[in-house]
Amino acid sequence: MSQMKHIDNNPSTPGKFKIEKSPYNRLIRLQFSLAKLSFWSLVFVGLIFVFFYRSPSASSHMSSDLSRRSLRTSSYGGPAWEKRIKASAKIRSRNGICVLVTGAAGFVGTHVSAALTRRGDGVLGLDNFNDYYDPSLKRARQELLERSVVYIVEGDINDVTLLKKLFEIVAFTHVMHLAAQAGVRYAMENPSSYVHSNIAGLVNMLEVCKSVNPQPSIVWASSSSVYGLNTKVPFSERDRTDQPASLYAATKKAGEEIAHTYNHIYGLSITGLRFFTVYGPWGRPDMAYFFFTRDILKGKSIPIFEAANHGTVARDFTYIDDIVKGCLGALDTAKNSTGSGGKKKGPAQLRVFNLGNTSPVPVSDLVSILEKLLKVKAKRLVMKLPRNGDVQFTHANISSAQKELGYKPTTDLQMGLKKFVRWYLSYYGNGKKNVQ
Ligand SMILES: O=C(O)[C@H]1O[C@H](OP(=O)(O)OP(=O)(O)OC[C@H]2O[C@@H](n3ccc(=O)[nH]c3=O)[C@H](O)[C@@H]2O)[C@H](O)[C@@H](O)[C@@H]1O
Repeated sequence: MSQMKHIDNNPSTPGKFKIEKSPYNRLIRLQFSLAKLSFWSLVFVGLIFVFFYRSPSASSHMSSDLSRRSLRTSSYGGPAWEKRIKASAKIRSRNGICVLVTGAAGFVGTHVSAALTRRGDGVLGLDNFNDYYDPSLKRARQELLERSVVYIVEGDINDVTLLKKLFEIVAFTHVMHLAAQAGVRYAMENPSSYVHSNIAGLVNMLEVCKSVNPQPSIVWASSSSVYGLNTKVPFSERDRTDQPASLYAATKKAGEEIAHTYNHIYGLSITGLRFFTVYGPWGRPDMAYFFFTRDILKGKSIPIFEAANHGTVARDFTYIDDIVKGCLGALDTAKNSTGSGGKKKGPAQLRVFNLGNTSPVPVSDLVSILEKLLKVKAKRLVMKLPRNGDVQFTHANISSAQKELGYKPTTDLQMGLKKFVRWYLSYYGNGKKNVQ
């Protein structure tokens, strides 16, 4: 509007005005100029609107099609909002910790948040509720957490203004960073979403953590996929991780190197956890055990991968409750960061641990267990392992996590799937309800 007023009063091309002879021509030229200016003003306003609408925040200039998948732009602020945050983050036990859990509406995030709040720790969630998989499942997890007074702020880890604001409201002692673009095969479809969340998002989060005072200790989710084409089994933390087989794995490996940098320069205490194919109730519908269950119940065929020469494809499937214990063990043994206000004062802790079950199971055996539990015969479609990022097997050496975190997995695949199937049937019914 003010721009329009300015244009009305002061023609932008006064020189041209002077040489006009006829008042009629002058009027036509004036109208034409005004129309042109109005048009470009509209285009400008439109562009600004599109930019703000697509960005996670006005301050974050990340342009990526990831924000397209975030269902709402984050809305936050105000005394009621801050009160809710403080209530959620309030420590309710002696020696409790105060944790910001990113990706709190995700599978692992929900379980970790619930476990922390159960023991009286202060927990605040952060999640962008993107639609990589059915967001209604994320909303149901959110409802579950809200019943235990855990509030999930709706926003993106790339929104630095929001992250800073959260640290202004609460002095988090720890960050459990689980927000990420997961999935090995989807990386070929939407590579930029992996860069956006697993690289840019991680860096933004670490930038904020290094500059606040006191700095929190950070525990974050890496992945078994960093072992890539490594053939030495079981995978030990000391084994090579420089041959990732997928972009997903490469971004997680990059995350581990980025963690090293922030630890080295700023004194941030950082622990990376390499999760091995985590499964269980409230799991991720993009994972094989989950959609196999859905498709077996629907009578649809399921693709079972095998390696060259009928080689077995196997995973060290790890039950969610065991993973949660590993996460809590990592938080509880994390030492304080040593820096303050962006300056390192001394060396800080930097760790990485395998969290697996340490007993790999062939995918065909997983299907047999599901068949028994569901009492339905699967339509098996055996096919060659596609060249899309999958590796043939994973197997964790967990001695380091056992020693340092007291990590000891206790649930085998049979028992864990039983619990998953029980949850699945209670949540979705026997397959008639539409599962996305
Ligand atoms: O351990 C990890 O770090 C990773 O575990 C899983 O990745 P993945 O093990 O590939 O899990 P699924 O996609 O559920 O696949 C499980 C097994 O089923 C096989 N599979 C998958 C899909 C399919 O259609 N058929 C099939 O046989 C895969 O080859 C794999 O051996 C997660 O999806 C990743 O986010 C996680 O980081």
